[in-house]
Amino acid sequence: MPNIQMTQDSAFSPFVATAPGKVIIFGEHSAVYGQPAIAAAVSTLRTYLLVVPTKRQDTHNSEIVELSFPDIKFDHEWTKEDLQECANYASKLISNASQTAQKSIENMDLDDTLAKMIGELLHKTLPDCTNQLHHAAALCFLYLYFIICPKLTNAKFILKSNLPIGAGLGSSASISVCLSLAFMKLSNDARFQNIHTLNSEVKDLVNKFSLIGEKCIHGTPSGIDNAVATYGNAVLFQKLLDPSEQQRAGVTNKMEILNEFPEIPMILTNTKIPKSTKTLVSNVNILFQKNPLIFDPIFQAMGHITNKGHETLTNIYKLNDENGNVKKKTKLMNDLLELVKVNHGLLTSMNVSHPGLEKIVNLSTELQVGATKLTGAGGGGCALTILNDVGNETNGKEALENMALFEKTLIDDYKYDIYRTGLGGKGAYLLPSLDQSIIEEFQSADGLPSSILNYINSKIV
Ligand SMILES: Nc1ncnc2c1ncn2[C@@H]1O[C@H](COP(=O)(O)OP(=O)(O)OP(=O)(O)O)[C@@H](O)[C@H]1O
Ligand SMILES: C[C@@](O)(CCO)CC(=O)[O-]
Ligand SMILES: [Mg+2]
Repeated sequence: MPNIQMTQDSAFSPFVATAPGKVIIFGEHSAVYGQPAIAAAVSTLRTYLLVVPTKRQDTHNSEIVELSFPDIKFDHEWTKEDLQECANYASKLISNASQTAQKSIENMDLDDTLAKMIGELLHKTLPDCTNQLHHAAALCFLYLYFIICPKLTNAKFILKSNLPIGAGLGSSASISVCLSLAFMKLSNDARFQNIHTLNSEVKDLVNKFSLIGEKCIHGTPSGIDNAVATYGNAVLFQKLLDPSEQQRAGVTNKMEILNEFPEIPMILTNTKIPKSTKTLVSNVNILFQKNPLIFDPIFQAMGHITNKGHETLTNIYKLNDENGNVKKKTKLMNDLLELVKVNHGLLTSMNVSHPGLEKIVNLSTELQVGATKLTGAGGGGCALTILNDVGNETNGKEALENMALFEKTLIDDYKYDIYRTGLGGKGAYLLPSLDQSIIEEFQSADGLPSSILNYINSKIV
């Protein structure tokens, strides 16, 4: 580790970039194969990235870039010399991209040579790094750094999240969005000058860069997680696989913000069983390559579930809006629960469930509290239980008791964590100025104390 001294004055003011996690309601995995999927932001579970000028150099007078990712116990700093070779290559890549039909780097696919060079840089500067969490996070950080502002030094990036990591709630997408936003703010590129307004043009750029970050972590993401972390709310999303269709539409995916999205009673349960989205997505691909005639119809069926789910959710919203009749609402909720069950069954057929997730599915069926499906990549992580319409005429005291028993069993017997949270809300956000006391507390506190969360969240408008 270099011996660090203090030197010149800061070049920018500290700021925070933040982005939410997400819940996939219908269509994980099939989304990768071009089927429509529905997801919503969980704006209470977010990642926060504080960026401060470091004013430091190492003993050889080299400027540095520092990363502090305490959630995964990972700190590192690179000198300008460490980064030089990749930075030179990336600068050429950026300039070449501007001369292609795609016009700029965020429209290009992951560059294998740059990814390989970063792999070598990590091998050289972190020779003992066998931790997959560290490796994926460092690759995402450095790749976005090189393609957005490869000349930047003297900056420290402190990232903290109240999202469970690797649990299906889109932690990787939320960090990719925060990093993209931060590097765009620090870049001199004229295209990012309006970054504070976070208008739709800026968000489109953040969405594209964060998809590249997701590729560093996942391999072949559909783009749904980073889209929700960027735009917030609830979205109907479809990756366009056919290049000619992409060209016709002028985009690589179709996305509709769902303004008619109802509040649905639900519980998120984190089994805390670790999993890796990259591995699960690649295992599904192995099944698909082996038996496309079996798995393609399964993906298509999931696409139909999404469309039917969209229609049902919209009808529930309309009924709520009209203070509509209870019988109709109960029928629509039952339709929704049926779709949740089928979706989970199809995901199980792709071998992405886990006995720990099946326990939640079985318990919710046994106690008749609602329907459960895994959410995100599965293999552990989180389940989403959409609850029966408690409070309507068919649900009395027994239903409430069963609900209480459901939660108690999950927490006390299975030792799972549960989240009762609303869906939708604010996507990516940038706080350009912060009180000095918050900057200091953010850096020194363990985790994210409520004083910091209250301060930052009160400024997200
Ligand atoms: N708070 C964090 N600090 C550092 N790295 C993080 C953090 N959150 C996520 N990551 C990175 O993201 C990776 C987890 O991404 P992964 O896609 O496997 O899970 P997820 O995004 O939580 O779930 P899903 O993709 O199913 O929604 C970790 O290995 C780590 O590299
Ligand atoms: C499993 C997956 O469908 C969702 C992960 O949250 C992968 C993706 O769409 O990128
Ligand atoms: Mg992820």
